Amino acid sequence: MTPRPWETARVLRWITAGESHGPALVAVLEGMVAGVEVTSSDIAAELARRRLGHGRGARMKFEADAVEVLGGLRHGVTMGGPLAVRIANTEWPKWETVMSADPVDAETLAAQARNAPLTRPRPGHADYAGMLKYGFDDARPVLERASARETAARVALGTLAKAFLRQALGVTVLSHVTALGSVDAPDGVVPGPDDLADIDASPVRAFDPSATEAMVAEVDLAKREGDTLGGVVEVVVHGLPIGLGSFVAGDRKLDARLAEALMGIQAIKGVEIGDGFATARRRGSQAHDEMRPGPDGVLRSTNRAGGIEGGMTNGEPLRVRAAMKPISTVPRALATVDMATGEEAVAINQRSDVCAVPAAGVVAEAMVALVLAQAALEKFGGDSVGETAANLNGYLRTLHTRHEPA
Ligand SMILES: Cc1cc2nc3c(=O)[nH]c(=O)nc-3n(C[C@H](O)[C@H](O)[C@H](O)COP(=O)(O)O)c2cc1C
Ligand SMILES: C=C(O[C@@H]1CC(C(=O)O)=C[C@@H](OP(=O)(O)O)[C@H]1O)C(=O)O
Repeated sequence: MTPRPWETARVLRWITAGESHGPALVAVLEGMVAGVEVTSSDIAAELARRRLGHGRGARMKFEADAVEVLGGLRHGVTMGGPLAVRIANTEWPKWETVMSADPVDAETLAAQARNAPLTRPRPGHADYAGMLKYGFDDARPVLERASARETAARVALGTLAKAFLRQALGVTVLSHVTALGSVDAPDGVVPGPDDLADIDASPVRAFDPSATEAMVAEVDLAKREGDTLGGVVEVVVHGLPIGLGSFVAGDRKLDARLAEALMGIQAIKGVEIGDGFATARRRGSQAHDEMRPGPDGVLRSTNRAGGIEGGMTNGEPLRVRAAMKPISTVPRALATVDMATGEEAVAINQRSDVCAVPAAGVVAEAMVALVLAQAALEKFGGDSVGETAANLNGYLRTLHTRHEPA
């Protein structure tokens, strides 16, 4: 995350580079402790989860995410240095000319239809504003980087963050689809830490089998009608200690940081913490999570707040939702303006996803895991998994004494 001028750099930082049809994506994670056990196969498994989902386009079927760890890992254990990952685009051979880093002569360019400038911006995509802002006559350089292909790089780094959270803090991160198009999953059903395999087994990554059926039908109908769909994903995190994030400044609030990270995912247009917008319609007596004493601390019978109060984790499971708009490359192409002629036209309309909500859930898990790993390292520090875990345990002991009888 880019630090503001008045901030010190975050202890955990990440960056990605690469285009949708370039040779590869690369990603760097800096600030991860030593001793996190993770392998290239673990990263590949998370990348495979991102490709799941009924309604994804043709590219998902024939492209494989070829992952290579370039630094930071030895014998399956992080060493404390920057982690660098390369994910090759297996599409590259077809795009070598279009996306060549070096100049290509006009004759070679003219020989391939793929090189023709894209001048009909898609309403809803980055094409139009990107062409104007960066001074391009062709939307190609805009859509190449705007494309959610980039989310593969984030998911690769999220694998590291999740492994750290699990191994140092005993925290699990999962997601499920709570709405797809007009179909809502049953309200108030929150998956437990062991439910991820069942969710991933659903073709739309929904927890409820009847919701799965209705969502699959919704995708099939949209596809038949040449249309696209959005939806809502919920990330649920179990096992978080009380006190990640802070109330002392807006940009240290964990809810603010999660919202920024989730809004940064392509096509995410809304973020809710806990019951979010529904809470706004309730009375105070029905909106909060009342507290009572328990043997090991305070107990709550509800979790409407989604595990965050005052910008800090409060010991309840974290629940954060992200709303994804429908894919903007609509097969039944939308009206636009041809930027080359100024005339009415129909928008670029190549192969595309009908719906990528299930995949967006996996990306959202990665972003939430990165933010939580960052917040955990700020609170507990350490240079190794063991040191972070020991610092956490010391803190938990001090919390425990607060509940001992005086
Ligand atoms: C996993 C995933 C897959 C996506 N696939 C497509 C796609 O196939 N076609 C498309 O037009 N947009 C797709 N998008 C959305 C665009 O990348 C996004 O709408 C675009 O970059 C403009 O950014 P904005 O929607 O955040 O304003 C996808 C997004 C995600 C998260
Ligand atoms: C490649 C991925 O998603 C892509 C995201 C995307 C977009 O506009 O965001 C457009 C499509 O790419 P293409 O134009 O090559 O068909 C998707 O396939 C991926 O997620 O790995």
